[in-house]
Amino acid sequence: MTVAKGLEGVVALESKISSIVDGVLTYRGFNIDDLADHAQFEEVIFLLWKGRLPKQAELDELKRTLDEHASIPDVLLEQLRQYPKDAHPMAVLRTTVSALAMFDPDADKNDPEVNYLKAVKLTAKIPTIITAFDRLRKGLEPVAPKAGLGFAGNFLYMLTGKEPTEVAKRAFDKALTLHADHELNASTFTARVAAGTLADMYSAITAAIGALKGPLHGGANEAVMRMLEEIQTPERIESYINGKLERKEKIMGFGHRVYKDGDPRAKHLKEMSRQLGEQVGNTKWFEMSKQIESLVYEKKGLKPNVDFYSASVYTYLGIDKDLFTPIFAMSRVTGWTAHVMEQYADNRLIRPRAEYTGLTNQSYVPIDKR
Ligand SMILES: CC(=O)SCCNC(=O)CCNC(=O)[C@H](O)C(C)(C)COP(=O)(O)OP(=O)(O)OC[C@H]1O[C@@H](n2cnc3c(N)ncnc32)[C@H](O)[C@@H]1OP(=O)(O)O
Ligand SMILES: O=C([O-])CC(=O)C(=O)O
Repeated sequence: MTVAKGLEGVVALESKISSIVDGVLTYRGFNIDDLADHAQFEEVIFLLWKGRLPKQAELDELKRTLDEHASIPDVLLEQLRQYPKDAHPMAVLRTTVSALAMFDPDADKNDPEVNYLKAVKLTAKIPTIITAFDRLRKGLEPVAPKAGLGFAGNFLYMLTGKEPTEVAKRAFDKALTLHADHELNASTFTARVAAGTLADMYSAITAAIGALKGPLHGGANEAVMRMLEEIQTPERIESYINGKLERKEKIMGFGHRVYKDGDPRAKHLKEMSRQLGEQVGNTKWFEMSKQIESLVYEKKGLKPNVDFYSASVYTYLGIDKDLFTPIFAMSRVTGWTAHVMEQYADNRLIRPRAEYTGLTNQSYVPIDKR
């Protein structure tokens, strides 16, 4: 058997949801640049789930349904109050999404229409979970979801208690579009592996959240902000980056398994970081990021991925760094659920093989003789 470590280059399944060909990312055949510049996130959700752009009435209906399902059960809200205030929000999200299954009488019903409604419910409730926990850990009461603000606007509203500016809302909406799906990335693959056993959608999404948490995947956006804060000032960039590279440590937010000549999403986030930095009157994180980008390219030939500039974008939007990965999940859940539904529609158990490299011909030794 030949082993493809990390499954590099292995084509594991067919999908009609998103593709990466020659460095170009498309959702259902639409270039990500086009969607990022023109679409609302809810249109992208519809596109991922239904395979086409919505008409106005369909978009309005999706927004209405998302608003309708945004609340979480009181018992889960009470549980959020009990969790340690220093719990990682990704751990809280993973646990609460898992718990949601127990409050959905149809959790185990595997039917296309019911699964679509589960995708709506999961997408609608994740922002409420993230914002409620963030406020509770700060000693504030959760802000209930407000209908009519849109998905991005409602998140920012529940986080701060204030209706966001149009600029903040548009920037955040665009960031959500850029993170919504990405072919067979690790967390999506995880979701499909779970769905491939015909486990319910809540199980698949809980598993995906666990996979996204790692710093080699979605957790990198938080790690980028930690790095920027650790470096502190532009003068320290060179020695910090050189030190990391000499010790053969990874620079967070750089490199990619598929893109070898740059991630097409990064340029949008870079421009957003520049604009938001100017608007809030603090270009430091953007300027430092730009310098790190040049240096890492010069030293290692590596380009930034989606996580690199999203760190400064979210910071400029006033969001705490440990919420960055939950925000990634809040967008990516739309892609995960689209993939889970695609998996159910034409399922086969996902079960690769492993090349055994362990000991052989061992004989059992009684415990008192070992
Ligand atoms: C949303 C996302 O998930 S995007 C990715 C987010 N993750 C990160 O930003 C973490 C940092 N990046 C990485 O760890 C990697 O680039 C990954 C995990 C994204 C991809 O990993 P792989 O495809 O397995 O690439 P691999 O780790 O084999 O890297 C190939 C070479 O580039 C180097 N390299 C890759 N990324 C980096 C990096 N960020 N910093 C320094 N060197 C790097 C590796 O050390 C290796 O060098 P070598 O050949 O001299 O040993
Ligand atoms: O595709 C990957 O390996 C990681 C990634 O960029 C994503 O999930 O957005």
